[in-house]
Amino acid sequence: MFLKRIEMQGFKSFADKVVIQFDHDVTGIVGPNGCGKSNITDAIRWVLGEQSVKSLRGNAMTDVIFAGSADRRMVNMAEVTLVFDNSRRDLNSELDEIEVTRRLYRNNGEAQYLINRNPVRLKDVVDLILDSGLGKDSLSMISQGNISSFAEAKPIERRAIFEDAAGVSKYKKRKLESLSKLERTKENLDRTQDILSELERQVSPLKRQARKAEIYREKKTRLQEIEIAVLVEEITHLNQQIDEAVKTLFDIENSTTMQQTTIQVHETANLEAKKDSNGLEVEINKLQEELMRVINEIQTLETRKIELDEKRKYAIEVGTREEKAKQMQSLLEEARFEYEDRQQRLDQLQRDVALLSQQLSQTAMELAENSQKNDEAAGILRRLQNRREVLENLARQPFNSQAGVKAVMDSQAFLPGVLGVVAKVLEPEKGYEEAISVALGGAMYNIVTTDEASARQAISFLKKNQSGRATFLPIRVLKPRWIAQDHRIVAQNTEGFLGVASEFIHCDPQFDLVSQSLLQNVLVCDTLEHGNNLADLLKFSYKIVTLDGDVIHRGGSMTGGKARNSSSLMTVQRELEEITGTIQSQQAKCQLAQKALDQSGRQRSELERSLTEKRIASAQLEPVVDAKRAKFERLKNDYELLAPEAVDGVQETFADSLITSLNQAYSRRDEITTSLSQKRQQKMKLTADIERREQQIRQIRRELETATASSHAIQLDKAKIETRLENNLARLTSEYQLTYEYARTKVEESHIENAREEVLQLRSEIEALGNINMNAPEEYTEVNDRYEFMRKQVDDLIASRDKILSAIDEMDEVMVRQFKDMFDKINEELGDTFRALFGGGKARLILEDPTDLLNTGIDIDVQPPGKSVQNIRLFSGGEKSLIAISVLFAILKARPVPLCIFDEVEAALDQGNVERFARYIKNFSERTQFIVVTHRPGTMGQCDVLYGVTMQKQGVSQMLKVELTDAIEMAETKEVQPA
Ligand SMILES: Nc1ncnc2c1ncn2[C@@H]1O[C@H](COP(=O)(O)OP(=O)(O)OP(=O)(O)O)[C@@H](O)[C@H]1O
Repeated sequence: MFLKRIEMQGFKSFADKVVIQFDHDVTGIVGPNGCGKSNITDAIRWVLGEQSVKSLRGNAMTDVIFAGSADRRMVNMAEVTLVFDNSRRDLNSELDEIEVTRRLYRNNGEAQYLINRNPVRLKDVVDLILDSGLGKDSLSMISQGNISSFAEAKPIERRAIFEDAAGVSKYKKRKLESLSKLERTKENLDRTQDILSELERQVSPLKRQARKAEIYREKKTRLQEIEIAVLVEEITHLNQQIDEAVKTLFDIENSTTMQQTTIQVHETANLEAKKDSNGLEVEINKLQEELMRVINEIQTLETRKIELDEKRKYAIEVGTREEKAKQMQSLLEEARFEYEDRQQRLDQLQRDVALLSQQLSQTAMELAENSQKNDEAAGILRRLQNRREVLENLARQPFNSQAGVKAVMDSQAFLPGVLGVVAKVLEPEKGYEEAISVALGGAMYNIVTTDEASARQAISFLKKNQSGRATFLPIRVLKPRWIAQDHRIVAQNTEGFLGVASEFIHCDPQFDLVSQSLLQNVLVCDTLEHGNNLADLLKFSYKIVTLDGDVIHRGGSMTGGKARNSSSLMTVQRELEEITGTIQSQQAKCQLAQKALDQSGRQRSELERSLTEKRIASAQLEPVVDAKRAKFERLKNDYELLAPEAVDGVQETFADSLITSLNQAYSRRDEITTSLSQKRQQKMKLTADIERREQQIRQIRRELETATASSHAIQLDKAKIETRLENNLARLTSEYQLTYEYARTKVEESHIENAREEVLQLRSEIEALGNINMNAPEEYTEVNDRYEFMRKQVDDLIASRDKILSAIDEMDEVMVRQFKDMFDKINEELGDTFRALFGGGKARLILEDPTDLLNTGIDIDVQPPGKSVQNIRLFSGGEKSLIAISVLFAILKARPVPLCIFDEVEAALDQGNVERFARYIKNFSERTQFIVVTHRPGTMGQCDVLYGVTMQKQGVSQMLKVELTDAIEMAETKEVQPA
């Protein structure tokens, strides 16, 4: 037997455990109405996976659990087990015996399925019976309701039973699954495609933006690289320009100063010259007046002399020898007088020349001496000025000797928390500069910061730029130091103690701690000796410094002495003040020396002039002396010839002083003329000098104006260059954290050549890029990854959709083929079964739409014997049942099933037809096991065994084997007795 056994407990009316054993081909189940017969078929369907509450005739699934009766309590669980013989492999399993169990609990609604007592899923049970002919739409379970509805059903509603017979249910199920999978796939595909197209809309603009951002980054990076080079090159160039401007300005200033001095000198000289010229003018006027007077005097004297000479001539010509001799003598005396007079004057002039020459050489010596003194004074002044320049440089750029300190302080603006250098934030009192300098020692160059973080930042800046080292004093961690109170008292009572170093400091209150930590334990003394004394008293516990800058260290070692021109940051200001004073006094000395030099210069010129004057006069006089001597000699000869005896002995006397006066007048005239001509020459020279100088002054003034204008222009340029330099330096530091010095070492010369052009090019390219979304590359990658992922998903979904579609097509093909085969087979069988049941006539199945085998409905065309073809609905109830039964048997013939359960299918048939029906069953029982619920004795008569269902206890069904007679009775009465 295919179905070997049913075990029921708690299922519907079967409250107690009931086991029905099936040992025969045709088992009849009989019993009065409502005893629970149909509950058995319900139980079988329930185990086989029935999910329709309605077809189980309930409202909820738990309605299948025994609900209790008047004298029985309801139960919590329904359990039914079917035991199959699967040796013919009707079920989809390789096992020979299969036990299928279904349980349901009322309290929690839990359902359990078991195959061979192993828990399984509902699906496993469904798969087990798939296409075995036991499906819910198969012939295996037919009720009276099915039979009557089959005939009346719409063609399409009949389709299910044929499909089941054709074994396409599994394909249909799979197709349904595939279709729902397809539906899900399509939904997924639609959704994914929506997302994909949304992403697609985002991807391409993002791709463009990302590319733009990448180009921007590349260009920006390149720009930065070359911008550093360009900045460095520009800074170098600007520095050079500034140096050149400074040099040019210096040159202009120097030459301006020189030119102004020249103007002053010229103006002073002109003033002097004008004064001299005026003096000469007065002298010339006087001399001219005197000359006129002398000339008048000469004229008067000459007139008188002519008169005298006439008288003498007359006396010589007509006079006696004595008279002649007397006149001759007078002439001789005159000539001698003139000769001697000129000789004396010549002698005098020659003496003057000798004297002046001597004076001149003296003055020349003085001049050389003064010139040397002047040079020396100027040399000292120059040295002082050089020193002042050094000091000024030191004051202007105090950290040039400390590269690290300089680098940090130059970039102070970009290093937050860097407050200053100790030497700059602590200001020593006047006179204590040396002492504080040595007291601080190296700490003078320490850099004060607010805290350690600022110091760290500055140190990393130095490292990055390899700009040197520096020591930092974070104020936050500084601690004040002290002199012990008793030591202070000792010090205060010691000669030469001036105080504690920190007392001689002025500073902003924020730096008090710097002073207290560095200087509050250093003592200051006036001299080294006093310092030694104090150190002794204090047992060498403190550093002691002197005003001179000597140090007694803790422990007693001493440092002192003085280097030439060595200045510390603290003393530089004082030295500057001192040197400025010294320079002023040296300048006064220089002026004095210059004055002396000028004086001796003027003196020399004066002497030279006088000497020349005397030499000229002497040269002019020499021929006069010769002429006078010759005249005297000639007259003397003439006189000797006339009165040789009287020559020597003649003692001549002057009748009047005419000749003397005349000589004197001529001499005076000559003097005046010489002097006049000299003075005129002098005056002319002075005038020419003045004119020349004034011309020079005008020229210099014009040059000065040009120089001032160009100096202003250069200064303006310089200011602009300095601003650009500052901007470039600031950009280098703030943008790239680089010092110029370090950046310069990193830049290669060769890069700079086209860099400037490239910078302009890059800038304009960057400008042209417009707005940049800097997050675009990341956004693009993210969106693109999603896009690619989604595209793959879409591809996968399309592939799986196509696969499902082709699987559906294949299934459709199989279903069409199998359906058509089965349909034809059943149609073939139907003629026989119809004729057998109706005793003649014809019946035929008709496809409603043969072109659509997958969906077509099935009509039945019947012609019972002696009747014309009619619409099936027009037949009687019994005829309809018989038609349905003949189709049913045709199907069974075409496609035998292992088990068939008929629940009062023959109820509407008349006695004769019931018997035909029953015989037919019997005919089939070799291939099919029948369980027939029936009230009809005709059917009962054909059953191999009969079970009666009773409800002896109210509401609880029981089973018992009965004989045919009892069965018939049971069908007609209410109670049956056990066989
Ligand atoms: N859950 C349940 N608990 C108890 N009894 C139930 C339950 N469900 C159904 N019944 C009972 O089962 C009986 C119906 O059984 P069934 O329909 O099998 O009768 P039948 O023998 O087929 O009758 P008929 O010959 O009229 O078709 C009813 O008396 C009903 O009260």
